Parts: sequence; C-alpha cells; structure tokens
Amino acid sequence: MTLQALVFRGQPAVRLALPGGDSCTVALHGAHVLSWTTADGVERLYLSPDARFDGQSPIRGGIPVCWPQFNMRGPLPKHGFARTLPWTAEPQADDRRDTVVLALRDGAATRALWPHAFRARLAVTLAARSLRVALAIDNMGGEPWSFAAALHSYLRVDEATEVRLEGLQGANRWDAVRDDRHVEMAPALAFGSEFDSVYAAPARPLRLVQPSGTLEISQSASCTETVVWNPGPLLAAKLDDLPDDGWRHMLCVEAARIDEPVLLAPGAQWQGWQQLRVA
Ligand SMILES: O=P(O)(O)OC[C@H]1O[C@@H](O)[C@H](O)[C@@H](O)[C@@H]1O
Repeated sequence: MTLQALVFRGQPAVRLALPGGDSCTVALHGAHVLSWTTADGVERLYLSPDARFDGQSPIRGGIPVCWPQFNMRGPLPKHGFARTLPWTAEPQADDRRDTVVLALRDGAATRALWPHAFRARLAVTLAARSLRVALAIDNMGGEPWSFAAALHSYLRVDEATEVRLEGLQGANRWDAVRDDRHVEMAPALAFGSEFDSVYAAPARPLRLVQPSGTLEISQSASCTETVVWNPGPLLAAKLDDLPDDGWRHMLCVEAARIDEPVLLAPGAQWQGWQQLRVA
C-alpha cells in the first residue's frame, strides 16, 4: 500500500495504490476523488476532460462532496462549499494503510457563508475491486445546526444508452425534470435524455449493469436518498465543462441526505458513506 503526493492537472492530490494494482487519486481541492482504477486497468469514474482545475471551481466528474447544502435548496452556493475549498490530507494511520483521510475545518471562508464551527473528514478506502467513501461531520461549536449532503459519484459507463440501473423499483421518486412525485415502476432505469431524480434510498444495493460488467452501489442508512442524474444531450451541450457527448460516458448515482436535513447537536458526529464494488 503506498500513499503518494502528486500534482494532477496543476492541483495537489494524493494517490493511494494497492500492491495488486487498484488505485485511486484524490484532489485536496474539495477532497474530490478524481480517479479509481481497478487492477485490470479499467477506470471506474468519469472525469470530464473539460473539467476546470483552477483551485476555485467545482470539478466536473469524479466524486464531488456536496455539503452542507444539496443543489439550490438553501442560501449557499449550489451543492454547498465543501467541493470548492482546499482540504488537508491527514497522516496515514498505521493500522489503516488502505485509507486516505482528508479534513476541512471552519475558517474565514466558511464562516463568511455559514456561521458554524465544524470538522468534516472524508475517508477514502480502497480494496481489491472496491472503493468506499465515508463523510464524517462533527459539530465543534456550542449550538446545534443542520445540513444536507451528497457523495455525487460520476460513474464511468461505456455508453449511457446501454446501461441499466437496477434496484429502485418500488422506491418513492421525485422526478426533478418533470417536478413529479410517484413510485418508481421500472425494474431497471434506462438513460438517453435528461434524467434527474431523488429517490428514497432502498435498503439493498443498486446494480449498474452494462455489457462490460456490473457495479454494485451501496450506501449507509444515514444517507436516506439516492440521486440519479444524467444530463442527456441537451443539457450536456449547455455545460461548458462537459464535452457535448460527455453524458454518454457518465451516470451519477449519489448517496445523499436531502429531504430531512441532519440536525447535529454540539459535540455530536454524523457519518454517511457510499461503497462501489465491481461485481
Ligand atoms: O452542475 P452541478 O452544480 O455540479 O450539479 C450537477 C447536478 O447535480 C445533481 O445532483 C442534481 O440533481 C442536478 O440537478 C444537478 O444539475
């Protein structure tokens, strides 16, 4: 197991590699997982070739950490500020050589937007054919406060119109494109036009099935929603940090906590995680 500091498209990052060949790379900007490659050499995350690496903007692709706000549901910048601030890498614990931990504390930049004392830690754990991303939030202040969160994974797919996402049948769905609430009827979701929905998270893992193989996606019970997003061709053409055909190579499946924000007491901690496993 090696942990190496590197520069990725001009930005500081750390790379964790297993002796068997699995590896992942995490930018300090946003504690943003940029790459996860299994030992067979296959990249499992989608990172836009047009993503901005300016140390300010959100990065299009990988695994953005959305916190303490989801989307535009509040007064903060879209998806909160965690994805646009520099985190610090913590020294690797001797007994957790498979994990890299990054941390963000409140400071002038966060207090200008949000007046709370916090510590956020993102632990990225690598195992053969699997990646686990765990977000822990501590209330370091004297007042309770609340937040929303999402681990906004961009999963790389060979061709979005050929993938199926299984496991959401029967789940309550808010279709954000049509602003419509219903129970999901489809045994498997298919993609090809804009898809943006918030689902009540099922207890069992989802399966992203494509001709080249299957990815199993699970999340903690503390993440009560699963968001599924693909911009499709029309929205992709409007996103200047995504190539016009970028939507064909990605599907976002996000472990999220949205509808009922977490209320965190002074001194308390919340944790939420998503795990990706090549089946
Ligand atoms: O372009 P952004 O800010 O990274 O957001 C991407 C998408 O993120 C998803 O989580 C939302 O459901 C979408 O509505 C949103 O468009």
